[in-house]
Amino acid sequence: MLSAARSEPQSAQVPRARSDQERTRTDSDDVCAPRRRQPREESVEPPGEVPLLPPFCVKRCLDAESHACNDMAWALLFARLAPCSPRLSRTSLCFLSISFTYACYCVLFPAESLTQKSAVDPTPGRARCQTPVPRTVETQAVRTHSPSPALSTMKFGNKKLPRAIIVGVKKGGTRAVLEFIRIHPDVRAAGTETHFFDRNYDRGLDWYR
Ligand SMILES: Nc1ncnc2c1ncn2[C@@H]1O[C@H](COP(=O)(O)OS(=O)(=O)O)[C@@H](OP(=O)(O)O)[C@H]1O
Repeated sequence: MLSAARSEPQSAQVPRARSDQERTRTDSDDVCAPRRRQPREESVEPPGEVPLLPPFCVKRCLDAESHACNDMAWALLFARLAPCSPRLSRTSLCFLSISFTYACYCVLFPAESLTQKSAVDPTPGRARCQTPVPRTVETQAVRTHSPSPALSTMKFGNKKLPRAIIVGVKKGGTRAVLEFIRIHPDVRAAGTETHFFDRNYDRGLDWYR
């Protein structure tokens, strides 16, 4: 009785295993794919009902799964790297171009030559950039390098006789002429009309200076 009772479940398991094998053989290679697509069903099955697959099918399934895993890994790798590669290349190109530009700038314009040039350069623009320099010194430096020798001898702060006089009738536009001429940095004009020759001539040249 006991042997019969034991042999019965074995005989029941064998056909079930055979039916699974037949199923796997009839479906051939495609059996592995749907089983991978439905992993939850496999996990739900109790351990006693795991189908007994022949070794060649198990090997093929394992090979297919390993290939699928490899494919998925490569796909994930490319999916991660593909969007980033243009950014990386752009960033590296920007960094290289900036570095190259800075290197060229350092080679072409070394710091010592720049400092020497700025110390020697007497242009008005550079003189204006040097804020701590007093106004009188700055104007003297500009005047010593100006092409006009008559203006080079003139110094601001000292009262000098005028070198140019604007003469005109009343309402003749003399004020406009004066305003246009005084725009030049080498021209220093009187603030108001002096009227020396017609009203203040008796006060003398000391007053006129
Ligand atoms: N370029 C030009 N064209 C035409 N008109 C001009 C020009 N420049 C100055 N004006 C006019 O001249 C008037 C000022 O002249 P003056 O500067 O000689 O005036 S003043 O006599 O010194 O007070 C004054 O006119 P009014 O405004 O009628 O007084 C200015 O408008």
